[in-house]
Amino acid sequence: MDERRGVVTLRISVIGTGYLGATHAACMAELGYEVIGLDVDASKLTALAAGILPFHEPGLPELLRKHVASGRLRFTDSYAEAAAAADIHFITVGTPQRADSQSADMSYVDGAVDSLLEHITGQALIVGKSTVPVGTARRLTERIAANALPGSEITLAWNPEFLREGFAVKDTLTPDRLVYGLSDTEPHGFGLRKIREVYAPILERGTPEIVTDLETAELVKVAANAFLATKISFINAFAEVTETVGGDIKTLADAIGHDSRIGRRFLNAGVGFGGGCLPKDIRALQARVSELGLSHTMGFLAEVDQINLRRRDRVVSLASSMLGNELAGKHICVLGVTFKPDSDDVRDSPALDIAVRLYNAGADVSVYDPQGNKNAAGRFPRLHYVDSWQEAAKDTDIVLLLTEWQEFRDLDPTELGEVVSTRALIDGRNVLDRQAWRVAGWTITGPGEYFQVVNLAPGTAQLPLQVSHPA
Ligand SMILES: NC(=O)C1=CN([C@@H]2O[C@H](COP(=O)(O)OP(=O)(O)OC[C@H]3O[C@@H](n4cnc5c(N)ncnc54)[C@H](O)[C@@H]3O)[C@@H](O)[C@H]2O)C=CC1
Ligand SMILES: O=C(O)[C@H]1O[C@H](OP(=O)(O)OP(=O)(O)OC[C@H]2O[C@@H](n3ccc(=O)[nH]c3=O)[C@H](O)[C@@H]2O)[C@H](O)[C@@H](O)[C@@H]1O
Repeated sequence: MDERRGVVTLRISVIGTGYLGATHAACMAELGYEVIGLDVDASKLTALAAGILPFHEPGLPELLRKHVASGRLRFTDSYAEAAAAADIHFITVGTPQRADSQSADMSYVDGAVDSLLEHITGQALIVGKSTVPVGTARRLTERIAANALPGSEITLAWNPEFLREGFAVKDTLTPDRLVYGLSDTEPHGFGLRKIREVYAPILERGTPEIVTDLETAELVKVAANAFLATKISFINAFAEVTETVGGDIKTLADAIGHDSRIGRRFLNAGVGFGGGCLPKDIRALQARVSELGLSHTMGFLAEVDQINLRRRDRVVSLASSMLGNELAGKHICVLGVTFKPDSDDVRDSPALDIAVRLYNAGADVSVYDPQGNKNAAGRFPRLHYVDSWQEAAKDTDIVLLLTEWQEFRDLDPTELGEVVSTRALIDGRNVLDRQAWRVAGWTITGPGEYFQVVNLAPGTAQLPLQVSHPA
């Protein structure tokens, strides 16, 4: 019995214990349930079972340790064990972009469901949380009907997840809303009853609940990410304009953001969005509508993607022009390689992409990230990864701040100036006070800023640079 709520403790499995699944499993244990996490990655399971989180997420290590120690949270690689230990199974496996197209690779979701079906013998609820193309849940419902073991009774629900890395625990335990799609939305239907039991402690706090059909639930998720991506590319498109005509992109964002219909959040111009979700989700959505003969509906997302990728080009060409149109042989300091602060995730990271492009152009690139060095080195070992900003910046010709970790926001221009060979900096996230850095002798620019290197003969120019503004 769960003494807190006086009901039988729910028994939950979480299939796929990556960023989303490990968070969800630990948070379900925090809500008081018996949780078993399952993965196919043995090293991940060994770490998790020992209470060690194999990635960086603030607040999650404490929760993991607490519930592994209490015995409420355990891990396995056995579908037989997960099926026996739980009757609510959350699917949180990856849906990455396929190597050969823009579509989502659905093999992990399909594989997880197939494996569960081999072992579920009684009544059970499978809850999809992975981000999937619309129509997936309907397809899986048919697959379940065809392949479930005789005597079993399986319901499928879709419950998209909206958590942000860096805030994963908070977003899971106090979400803005809960959305679930079911094929049968009867209040007394097994699926809705069970999922409401799971989320009861969150619903009791007044969290908005949206109960809908399977297709809407799938679409809500990709619509939310497409909207966020569009908002970022919208401001970055204006950054391209102010980069040419002058103007202040932050003031523009503040001014339009005061309109509550627009809102200021997600209007930070910079090196663009990355990560394991926004880029692949807008591409998968385009691929899906195209399959449905509706490619015209989401055509604008191709532009959103292009604007986003141009931000990376902009930083590379800016660095090149600041270095006298020559990258080969230059010493470049890159601060930040993760796709955002407070995460060690480097999937589709603009920062890592820029660092690699500079390296490929012949520059000597030193990289420091408070949490991301290991993952970045795993993907691209040839950059020079170091353990502090002092080491990364030593004797460099230019500094690129590409991920806005607090440590970099707090940098002192004089201290950094003593380490570098030239005081030139691209603030890719627009977080440093321009005036303070210029007073300390830095040439500094960033997204949305009109910046022109003047008095330079191509190929021969040396820093320091001068900034001219349009008349
Ligand atoms: N990372 C995030 O912040 C969020 C992710 N999502 C969605 O959640 C899904 C998972 O994303 P992440 O956790 O970031 O991916 P991830 O790559 O970190 O984790 C996926 C996990 O699934 C495991 N896996 C693969 N096949 C399996 C199988 N057959 N059985 C059991 N485990 C298996 C992998 O070993 C891996 O540990 C994606 O659809 C993503 O779009 C949604 C909201 C937030
Ligand atoms: O589906 C997902 O996985 C998740 O994707 C995003 O979350 P996340 O990828 O963790 O990160 P965000 O905070 O959304 O940032 C995404 C990217 O946009 C960039 N960004 C964000 C905001 C902004 O104003 N400007 C900007 O360039 C960030 O630097 C980062 O690279 C969504 O915000 C989550 O709601 C969603 O659940």
